[in-house]
Amino acid sequence: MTATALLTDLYQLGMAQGYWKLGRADQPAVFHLFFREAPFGGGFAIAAGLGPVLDLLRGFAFTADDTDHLARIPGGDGRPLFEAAFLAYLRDLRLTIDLDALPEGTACFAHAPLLRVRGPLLQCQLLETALLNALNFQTLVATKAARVRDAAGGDTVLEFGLRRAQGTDGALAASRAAYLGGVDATSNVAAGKAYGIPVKGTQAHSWVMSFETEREAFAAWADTAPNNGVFLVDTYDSLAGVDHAIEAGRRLRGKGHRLGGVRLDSGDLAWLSREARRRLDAAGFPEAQVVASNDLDEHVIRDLRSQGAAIDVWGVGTQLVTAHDQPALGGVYKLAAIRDAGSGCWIPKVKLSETTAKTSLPGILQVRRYDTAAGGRAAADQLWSELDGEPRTRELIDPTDPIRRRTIAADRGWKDLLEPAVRGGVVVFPDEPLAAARDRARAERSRLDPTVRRLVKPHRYPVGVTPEVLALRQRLIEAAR
Ligand SMILES: Nc1ncnc2c1ncn2[C@@H]1O[C@H](COP(=O)(O)OP(=O)(O)OP(=O)(O)O)[C@@H](O)[C@H]1O
Ligand SMILES: O=P(O)(O)OC[C@H]1O[C@H](OP(=O)(O)OP(=O)(O)O)[C@H](O)[C@@H]1O
Ligand SMILES: O=C(O)c1cccnc1
Repeated sequence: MTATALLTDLYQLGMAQGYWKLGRADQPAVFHLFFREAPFGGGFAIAAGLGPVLDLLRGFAFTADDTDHLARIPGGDGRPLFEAAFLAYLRDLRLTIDLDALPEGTACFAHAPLLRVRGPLLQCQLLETALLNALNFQTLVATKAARVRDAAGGDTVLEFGLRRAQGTDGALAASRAAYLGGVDATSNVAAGKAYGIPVKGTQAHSWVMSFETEREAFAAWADTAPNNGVFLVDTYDSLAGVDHAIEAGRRLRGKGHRLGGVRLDSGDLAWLSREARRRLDAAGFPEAQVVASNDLDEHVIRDLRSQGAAIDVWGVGTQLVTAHDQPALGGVYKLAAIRDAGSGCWIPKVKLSETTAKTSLPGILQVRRYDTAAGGRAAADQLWSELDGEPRTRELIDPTDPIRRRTIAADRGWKDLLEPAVRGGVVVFPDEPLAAARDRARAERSRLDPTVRRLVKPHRYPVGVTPEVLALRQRLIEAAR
């Protein structure tokens, strides 16, 4: 389904009507979108979702059909929830917000905003749900793919998830994010067309089973698909299958084609891949690849590689596209400042939580990333508020544990990461192909210390606020209590 202005939770429209009735629709506000914990027990995430967000914003409008639909929604007493004059206002509404965002593929960490929306309160509110929907899932799957990519080293990774993805939208969105995060190709042909992702495929058990024997099936494949010579060998007996694939490889070679390889889809992939490799090499097919699939994820891939598996290509489906071990990223969207209509001053806001650590950060935040001494890597992120002006110090304080603080040396380079994406409702972020975001993700991963990229119990990348933001949050917490 293509995104529409109705892609929101009803309560957002309820609040929007309230702001409109109170004359507060255009009151300037700032919201931050961030998560509190990196997914999969990892140390980082790969920001993704800006592309779909910009597509949504470009076409954002309530059609007559949309407002007719809203007019029919009843409130608690059966009468319409929305007033006709409010619906007429929605019909004429054109976005005027400013959006600053991490470009897709940027490495990101807990508490640092991935998006900052600034503009009329009503518009910021209406967009909340769709922004979270896009950023949470895209960032989640891009991060999973980045972990799979890391585990697979320089090997090829194919995404095979379509059949077990969460519906059509989930599958397309997952293929997009998986490619951004680092897989090399997808089996999903529609995603290939929609996003310009390379598509690849081997063959299924049904092909082999539809013939009397595996030998016949492979010979027929060699004859009918000579330029796609990968053979699924585990329908009956994986190693006999490898021998049959070698026979088919000779048939291919005889006709001027080559044996692409074999695919293993069950059994002990470490042992079988080594034995398949030995047989392929001994038969004179050193260039033939060993493809493996079967419920793979980053942990199994890492484990198999550490066992010396001779696998060149990893087919990863279900675990990747469903983000199986963590099906949602808990990204949130919090009001961080609102402009007082009387004084014209910005009033910073916090949402209290049971712990200070979970209390949101006030201000108009920007993310400043400092380099390591050698300059090649990311050292730490400082969250500073534009309400305070440029940061006066390079001190950063962990917002979840203010005892933890550090000061970045004066000679380190830095970059502010939130970039202008929309100004006055108009998209200003340059159009980029998905492959460009994928290249960025690769470069960003290589800028992270390997200890931060570790799959399990990673080193904590330092993210801290300025002393000004910390003090402001403390004052607001005390005032609220
Ligand atoms: N050497 C290995 N080390 C660690 N994990 C492995 C190894 N070999 C295979 N695996 C993984 O172990 C799991 C085995 O799953 P399962 O028991 O369902 O497979 P199978 O019985 O071999 O095949 P199937 O049931 O699909 O016919 C898969 O996730 C697979 O990727
Ligand atoms: O395990 P995943 O990571 O999700 O990878 C995709 C799986 O989908 C296919 O199996 P399926 O049994 O659906 O069909 P097949 O007969 O083609 O193997 C394929 O053989 C993989 O095992
Ligand atoms: O091409 C393949 O091998 C493939 C495609 C989808 C799912 N499993 C395998």
